[in-house]
Amino acid sequence: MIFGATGDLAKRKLFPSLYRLYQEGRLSERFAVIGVARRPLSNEEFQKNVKDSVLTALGEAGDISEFITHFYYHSHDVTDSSSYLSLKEMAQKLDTQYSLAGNRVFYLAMAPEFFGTIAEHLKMDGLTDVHGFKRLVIEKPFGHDLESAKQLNKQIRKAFSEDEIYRIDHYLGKEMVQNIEVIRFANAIFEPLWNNRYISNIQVTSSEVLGVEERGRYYETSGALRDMVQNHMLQMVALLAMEPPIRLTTDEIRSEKVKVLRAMRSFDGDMVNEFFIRGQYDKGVMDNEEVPAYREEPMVDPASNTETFVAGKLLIDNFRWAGVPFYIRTGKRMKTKSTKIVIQFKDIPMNLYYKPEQTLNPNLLVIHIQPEEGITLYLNAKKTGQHMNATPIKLNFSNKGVHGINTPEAYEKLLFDCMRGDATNFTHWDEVALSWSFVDKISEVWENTKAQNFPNYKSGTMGPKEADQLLEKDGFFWWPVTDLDVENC
Ligand SMILES: NC(=O)C1=CN([C@@H]2O[C@H](COP(=O)(O)OP(=O)(O)OC[C@H]3O[C@@H](n4cnc5c(N)ncnc54)[C@H](OP(=O)(O)O)[C@@H]3O)[C@@H](O)[C@H]2O)C=CC1
Ligand SMILES: O=C1O[C@H](COP(=O)(O)O)[C@@H](O)[C@H](O)[C@H]1O
Repeated sequence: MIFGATGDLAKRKLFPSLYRLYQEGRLSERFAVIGVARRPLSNEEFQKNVKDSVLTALGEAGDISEFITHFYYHSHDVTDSSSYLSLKEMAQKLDTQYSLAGNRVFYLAMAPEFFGTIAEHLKMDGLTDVHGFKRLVIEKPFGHDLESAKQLNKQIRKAFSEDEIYRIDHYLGKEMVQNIEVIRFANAIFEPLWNNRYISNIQVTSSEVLGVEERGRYYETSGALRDMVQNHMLQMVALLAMEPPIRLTTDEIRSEKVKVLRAMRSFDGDMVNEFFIRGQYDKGVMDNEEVPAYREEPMVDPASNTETFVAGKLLIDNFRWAGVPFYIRTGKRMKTKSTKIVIQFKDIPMNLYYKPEQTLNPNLLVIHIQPEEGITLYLNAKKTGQHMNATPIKLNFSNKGVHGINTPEAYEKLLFDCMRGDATNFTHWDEVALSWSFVDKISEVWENTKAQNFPNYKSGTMGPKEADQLLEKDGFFWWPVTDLDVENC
């Protein structure tokens, strides 16, 4: 059941992902999807919407006519308790028709204020009384702060146990985010160096070109800290910093990530602005077109104090990472759309091959999350010629180049994992709670002090200058995320 089946997420991500799974034979013929939303639609109209969304997203027809016959529509206001009973009858009928053995996945692709109500009704009205499995997939944001997240968790836990709850963080479905573990734990050359003896700093950037678009109302209550840092950025840091799990099971991996989040030093009061930089985009020119400032966007307060950019320095207080800064930055209306992780290794103790006045090029391991997917290792090698000079070289692996096909969309992987009952790439409550308690201390300071310098970065740039100074203070700089060319840095 998809709650919010006429919405943007269902249209752009969920239907195309289900279709891909169907095409690949990962969804057998024994499935049915009930779309739930308020507007009145017949099954046929709904099936046409599904078809259009698949064609728009994937641009292909294939055997789509058979696929869409599995889709049914139920017009229902989720706040109206009386209509859950007819939804239950519909589900029971389809269960028999498709021999579903009572297995049910409830996907809440709706505004978060409805999450708790829906979960309660699913239990109260008997939709969760099934012979097979019942799973709840829940979209972000999971709460607005620790307190509201606790409330929400309490509500949904009345109907679903922790291992039946699949909290989506779509970054965990990205191919190269999933690859972090493999790169680290399947290579003898990295894991022995993966600590404060050999790594000088780690940089995680997720920059976006788009502004807030039509999401001003939501974003005003969120900002980049809640929208990106609390979830995606901290999840990437946890994967980079965790200890090798003793087994590759959901519980073991999650437990290692939790330990990282527990070891993260928390900042409050004056420390917040020392370790975290906030920004808000001003108007600018992008792709030869004028774009408005954040404060001029629809549904945004003209004097808004909401941050559209965050840079921060994280410290993980454990034996492995003591003294190694993890720098993160994310923002809207930046120069380029890119998510990259740069692991900068410490300099070698003595440089035999450079003239003393020449800059030493550190070894870097770059994990390209998106738009390109791959890894690059920057080394120094002999410059061709008579002299013993060193020059930087790159060893490149591109996912596209090797596999020659588009990697699966994050939602496709996550839907498949949920159907198989694998919750590894979903966030456990403990991770959510720890992330909120870290972020809450920062938002408390930022919400109580108006940023005097907003807007403080032009659209189309890499954020405010203070974000550069954050690293300069430590003797580092942000490695560029566009063309990471060591020679030109
Ligand atoms: N869109 C995206 O790319 C992303 C979205 N998300 C999350 O996914 C969720 C959904 O987002 P999105 O699809 O963009 O939202 P939309 O506003 O596009 O869709 C909301 C859906 O909810 C339905 N709806 C609203 N009120 C009710 C109600 N009272 N009863 C029944 N149905 C109702 C709407 O249909 P109708 O009006 O017909 O009732 C519509 O289908 C949110 O939690 C969002 O944060 C997360 C990451 C990315
Ligand atoms: O969760 C969110 O993520 C997107 C960025 O996702 P990406 O996969 O395109 O990197 C962001 O635009 C949005 O504001 C946020 O809610």
